[in-house]
Formats: sequence, C-alpha cells, structure tokens
Amino acid sequence: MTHTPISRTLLTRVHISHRQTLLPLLLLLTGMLLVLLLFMLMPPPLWLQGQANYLPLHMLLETLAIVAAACIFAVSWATHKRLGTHNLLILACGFLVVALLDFSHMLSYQGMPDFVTPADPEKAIAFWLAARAVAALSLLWVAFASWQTLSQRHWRWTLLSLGLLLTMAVHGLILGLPQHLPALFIQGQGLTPLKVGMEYALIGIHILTAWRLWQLMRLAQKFNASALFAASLAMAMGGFCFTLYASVTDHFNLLGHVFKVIAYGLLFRGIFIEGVDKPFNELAQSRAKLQATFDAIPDMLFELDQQQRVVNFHPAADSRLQLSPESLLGKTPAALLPAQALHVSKLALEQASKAGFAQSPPFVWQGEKRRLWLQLSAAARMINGRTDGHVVLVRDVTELKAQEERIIQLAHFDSLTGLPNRTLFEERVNLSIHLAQRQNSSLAILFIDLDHFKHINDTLGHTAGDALLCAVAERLGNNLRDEDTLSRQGGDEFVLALPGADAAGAAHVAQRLLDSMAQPIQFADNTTTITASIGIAIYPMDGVALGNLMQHADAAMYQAKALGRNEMHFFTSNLQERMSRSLTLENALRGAIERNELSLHYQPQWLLPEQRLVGFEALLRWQHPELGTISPSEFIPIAESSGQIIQLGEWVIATGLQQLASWQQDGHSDLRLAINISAVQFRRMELVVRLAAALHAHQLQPGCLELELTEGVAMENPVHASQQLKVLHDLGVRLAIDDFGTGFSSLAQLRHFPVDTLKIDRSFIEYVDTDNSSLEMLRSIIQLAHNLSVDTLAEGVETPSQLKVLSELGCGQIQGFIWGKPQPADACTRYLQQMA
Ligand SMILES: Nc1nc2c(ncn2[C@@H]2O[C@H](COP(=O)(O)O[C@H]3[C@@H](O)[C@H](n4cnc5c(=O)[nH]c(N)nc54)O[C@@H]3COP(=O)(O)O)[C@@H](O)[C@H]2O)c(=O)[nH]1
Repeated sequence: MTHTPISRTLLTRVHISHRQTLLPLLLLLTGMLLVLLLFMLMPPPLWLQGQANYLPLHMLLETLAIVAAACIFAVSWATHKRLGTHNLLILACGFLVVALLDFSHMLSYQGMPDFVTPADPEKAIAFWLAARAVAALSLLWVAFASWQTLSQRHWRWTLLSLGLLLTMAVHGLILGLPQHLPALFIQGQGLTPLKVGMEYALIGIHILTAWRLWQLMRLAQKFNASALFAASLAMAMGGFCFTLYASVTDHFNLLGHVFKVIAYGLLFRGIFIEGVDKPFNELAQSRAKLQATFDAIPDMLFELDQQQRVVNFHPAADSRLQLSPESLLGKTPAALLPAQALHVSKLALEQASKAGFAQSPPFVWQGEKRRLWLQLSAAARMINGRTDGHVVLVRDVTELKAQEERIIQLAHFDSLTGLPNRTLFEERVNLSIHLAQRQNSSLAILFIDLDHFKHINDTLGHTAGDALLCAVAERLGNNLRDEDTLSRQGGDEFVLALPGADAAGAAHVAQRLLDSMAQPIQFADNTTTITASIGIAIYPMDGVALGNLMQHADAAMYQAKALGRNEMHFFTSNLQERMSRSLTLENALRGAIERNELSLHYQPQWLLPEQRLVGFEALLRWQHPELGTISPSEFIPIAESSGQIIQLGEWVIATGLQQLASWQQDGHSDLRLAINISAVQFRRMELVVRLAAALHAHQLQPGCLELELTEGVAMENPVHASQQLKVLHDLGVRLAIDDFGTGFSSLAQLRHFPVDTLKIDRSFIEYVDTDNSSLEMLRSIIQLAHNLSVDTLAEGVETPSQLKVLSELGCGQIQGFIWGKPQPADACTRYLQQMA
C-alpha cells in the first residue's frame, strides 16, 4: 500500500499495532473530506437538486444505518463478556437506543405516513438529534472510560433497561409533548440556530472523542481504537453536513446520511473484527497449530466424552499400530481393549479425573501381526470443575521396552558369553549367602582362570580368543546345575557359585570341570585343548562375605597356577597367612626409602675366558626394623602389584648409577652395572627419559649400564616391547634378557629385539654337570646366542664342575656364588681396591 507523506507522518505517531488498520481508514476519511469540500465549493449537480425521490433514498440510507447500529448492538452484546469489558456493553446498549431512535426518525420523515403523530421535519429532527446525541455520548464514554474487566454480571440488564427507558422517554417527549420542545427547523427557512448549535456541540464531542482515541493509539490497545477513531471523525463530518442543509431533501442532508452510514459501518466493522473476526482467525490459527502439533506427535490421540466414548481420533503417522477412525469412533475402552489393558486404562482415566493427568505403566497389545507395548497418558478435560471427558495419548513404546531390556541385559550379563556379569553374580551370591546363613548350609566359590589364554590371543588373534571364551563358557555351563551361577568377571576369569556345596561337593564339581576342559574344544575353525586353574573357597569356613570368599578363591587359584596349572586348589590357612603377610609387607614397604631401610648389594659378573671382572649386578635389599631382612623375591612382586615398584626402581637406578660413577672415578672406568627393570617400569614411556637424565647426572656412558628384563617382560606385548627396546638401544644402554629359558620366548621374535646378552637361568646351570638334558638345553641356548651374535651370561654358578662345562660350551660370562656373592657397596669397593 502506498503511503502519502501526511499519512506516513501520522502513522509514525501511533503504535505499530494500529498502523496497518489505520492507514486505509485515514485514506477513507481523506476521501470523505474531499467530497465534503467538493459539495461545499461546487453547486450541487442537477440530479441532486430537490430530489423528487428522496424519501426512498432516505429510507434506504436510514435502514442501512439502523441495520448497522443493530449489528453493533448484537455483536457488542454477544462479545462483551468474552472480551471482558463494560465499554462494549455501553456501545451495545447505546447503539440499540440509536437504532430505535433512528427507526423513529425514519418513520417521522417528511412524506412518511403518520407515526403516532403526523410526520414532519421537526419531529424527524428531534429523533435524529436524540439518536446522534446517544451515539456521540456512547463513543465519548468508551473513549474516556477504561476498557477494564466486567465485574458485575447484572450490569448488562441494568444498562439495557436504562437504554430502553431512555428510548421510551424520548419517544414520550417527542410524540406526546412536542409543544415543550424548542423549534429546530422552520419550514422554508431551514435550520434554527439551536439545531445548528446542537449539531456543532455533537461535532465537538466527536472531535474530542477522536482526539482521545488518537492519544490512546500511541500505545497498543485491547480494542480496535482506529475503527472508533475513524467512526468518530466520520460522524463529525456527517454532523457538519447537517449544519449546512437548507432543505431536508438537499444534497448536504443526503451526504450527512451517507456519512452516518459510513460511520456506523466503520464502527460495526471495528467491533466485528475485534469481537468476531479476530477471535475466529485466532481460532483458525490455533486449530492449525493444534493440527500441526497432532501431526508432530508420534502418538495416537483419542478424545473421549463423559461416557468415555471415542469422539475424536488422531492416528500416529509412523505407528505400527494402524487403526481406522471408523473402527474406533463411538466405542469405549471396554469395547476396544483386552482385559489387562482395559484395567490399566481404567486406572489411568480415574487417576486423570482426580489429579488432572495420569500415565499408565506399559502394557501389551496383541495386534494382528505383532505384539506391541503401549503406554497411555491421560488428561482430564475439566469444565466448571467437572470432568467433561478425557484426552488420551497412546504411545507405542515397543522400541523403548526393547532398549530397556537390552540395557538390563547389558547391565547384568556379559556381552561376549551371555553369562551373568559381576553385578548379577554378586546379587545372586549375596542372596545365596543369606539363605545359607539362615539354613545353616554351605556355599562354594570357584575362581576359574584359563591357563596360557594370552598365548591364544597373541597367536590366533582376539576374535579367536573371544570365540574360545564363548566355547569355554558353554562347556563349563553344560556341567553345572540350574541353581549354580557361572559368571565371567572379565578376561579369561570365570567365577562359579555353588549354593549348598561343601568342600567335597566343590572338589567334585571342580574335577568335573577340569575333566571337561581336557577334551579338545572347537572354536572359530580351530581346535585346541585348553586347561584351567581353579581356586576354591567355602562359606562360612573361608569367609562369610562375598568379597572375602572371592579374594580367597582368587588366592587359591594363584596357588593352583603355581602348582603347575590345570589344577584345583582350596583356600588354606597357609594361603591366608601368605595373604596377610603380603598385606603387611605392602604397608611396611611404604616409606621404606625415606626410613633408609633399603640398600643395594652388588654381585660381580665375570668374563669367563679371561676370568676378568666386567661389572656388578645391583640387587635390592630391604632390612625392616621389626620384620627383619625381606627377600626381593618376596617384596618385589608386592611392590609390582601395588605400584610401588616405580618409586623403588627409580631409587635403584639413582643409587646404582651413583655407586658406579664413584667406582669409575676411582679408576675402574670400564666397570659396568646391571640393573633389573620390572615389567611395570618397562611399560612406562618415561623410563628412557629418566635413564638418560640419571646417566647424564653422573656423567656416565650409556654403554656401562645394562638393563635386565625378564623374558616375560619382553614377550608380554612384543610390539610395544620391540619399540621400547629400540628406544633404549638407541640411547646406548645394553639390554639383557634375564632368566632366559624359563619363559615362552619366541626365538624368532627374539631375533628382532636389539638384545646384547642372554642371561641363562640358574635352573639350567644347577644340574648341568649331572643331567644330560640340562646340558643339551644349555648347549642349544649358547649355540642360538652365538648364531644371533648375542653374549651369554650364566647365572647361579656355584661349582667348579659347572664352571668347567660352561667354559667348554663357550659361555661368555658368569655370575654366581663361586666367584662372588652379592655384597654391600663398601665390600665391593674394598674388593676392587685389592684387585687394582
Ligand atoms: N625389578 C627388580 N628386581 C630385583 C631387584 N633386585 C633384585 N631383584 C630380583 O629379585 C629376585 C631375587 O633376587 P635376589 O634374592 O637378590 O637373588 C639374586 C642373587 O642373590 C641370586 N644368585 C646369584 N648367584 C647365585 C648363586 O650362585 N646361587 C644362588 N642360589 N643364587 C644366586 O640370584 C638373584 C639374581 O637373579 P637375577 O636378577 O635373575 O640375575 C631376582 O629375580 C632379582 O632379579 C631390583 O632392584 N629390581
């Protein structure tokens, strides 16, 4: 729409919410003003002068005005309650009076038949002025009064009665007492000054009303202020026309009537838009919104009436439960739902009626093709505090239910084997312990660990390893009763609970399991024989709490492993003692460095052919004030499992290198030091950095340090080991494989490690002079080392005959009591001084 400069300026002065409606009204008012000016400036066209047919035209215009006024009454009366304002009531009653007075005005018009008294302009003008006054005052009222909420209901009837009484009084006065009315029109002369003055007064009221409405339009309003504003101005213009006419049939009179019709039309339109059109539009919009909301809800929606009959149904687009509205409308839940679901729905509807909203638990619906889980959400539709019906959402929760079951499965069962996991196992066994306690019976816990399972994983891969675990789980399960609980705790560890089993029963089951495991087992296109080690603890003898029993069964399992694997072992008091000793040592070891309880002993290492000392092996010693001397064979594994080995290992490196530096400074510059590195230390990436820093701190060549790693350390994770060994080799330190021959070294793999020395385990040396197979083994190892260009060092050499054999086999170095036991540093220093 194009804006003229004036309208643009005017529009900027009103609140944005009025601009759109105000603009066409301003244009209309401008048009009306132009027509009025035109009428005033130009002589009337011939067809308008002294119209012979003015009466029907007047009747037509008045009828239109009366209809518009009646419509204003009807719409305002009907909507004032909903819009909540008494101003509409004033307008309604005011325009009812206006309609009635205008009707009498029309009947009194010159040329009309008698209406109680003969028709004449004076009478018509009196009704006319009365109607105009009521219209002007009604509008003035609503412009100045606040559009507040109605409080008293009886007001509407009081106001209506007052309006009708006023109408009757005006009629009584005009029709019954005309002689008391002042002259308003003089035939042949035109309007009296009183009539013109009254018209001007009415015009003043309209302009005041319009001014007030204009002020109100600076803010957003609850009513259509622009329509009221335009109607007031149109009425003012109409009123002006009635100050100008000389004859009741002249063109100003006609224009005044037309403007009056326009003014009423504008008023009606404004009230209609606000009271009917706008709410209908809003209703249509909210319906569309509601429909869109329904379409977006993935649930079926039912509307039930008071008798719980389906009166409306909205299907869910993507539901697997497709129902046709025809099959549902008019039916009650009783006719639609199976018995169990009916009960659930009844409870939900009852609850919703009481609390406003309710949700049912999921229930099963047997559809034509499949079984579904459904859930109801019901809300009560309340009218005047009474339940008028319900809205029920039916949600297909089949997927959710399946997920819930999957979560329960995952939370309680091992995902690989499907066996109960630790959580479920604990739940069940705690219950069994409780029962055993009440029934004074026993219960056995079996800790089952597969022997050398890691080897399968390393050689055949993890997928094959997983398949084997599943096959083992199945085989173990096949040998158990229903009441037994077999669980997988992780890795290759299984724990079995045998409710009611005593030691004999547990041993019987354990043996059956070991026997069954001895049979070749098929998994992922492989067949193998795998053994297991089983540790057994019995309730209440070995513990009354599950944690205790598990710990003891675990300890017993380790004992079974130590006995050579493929064994069962019961928890014993001896094991108990070892566990408690281990705990004591773990605690005592904390702070041992700070309390100066640790020291290093050094054992000489010799070049065999030259019988020359090449260096020492640093061996850790622990002297506890109360526990006495504790062997590293005992405390090193404890330090490893508790993590304390890191701190101890660093102390050994620092102390050992400091001692070596001191000896080298004393003139033994070629002297070497061997240090044992545990698996835990070896795995840490910082090892290299720490070593480099320690060597640098004591200004030692890396080549004078030899790290002793056991076979197991190197083979645990060959890929990582090979990387770490390469980094250490690049640093320049020497690398030795300790206890060689006791582990499961893949010789092929060993070839790829940058190893300098193979330290042959003492067990091969011990009987080398008496046992032929030991001799052959030793020969092969030395031969292999020669082939790989790796040095050999035999440890634990105690006798001259052992020395002789080693010498004949070409062993490079020896270490053993024969040529020197581990000694404290000062003893070694004295020895070195004597040698020099
Ligand atoms: N990670 C670390 N491990 C260490 C450290 N210090 C020692 N250890 C390891 O503890 C195990 C036991 O050591 P230990 O009791 O010191 O025994 C050593 C020697 O005393 C013993 N030995 C040496 N010669 C003979 C002999 O002729 N006969 C005989 N019966 N025993 C002898 O052998 C042990 C040395 O073994 P090894 O290290 O394999 O060369 C032992 O495994 C140590 O490694 C440490 O600081 N860190």
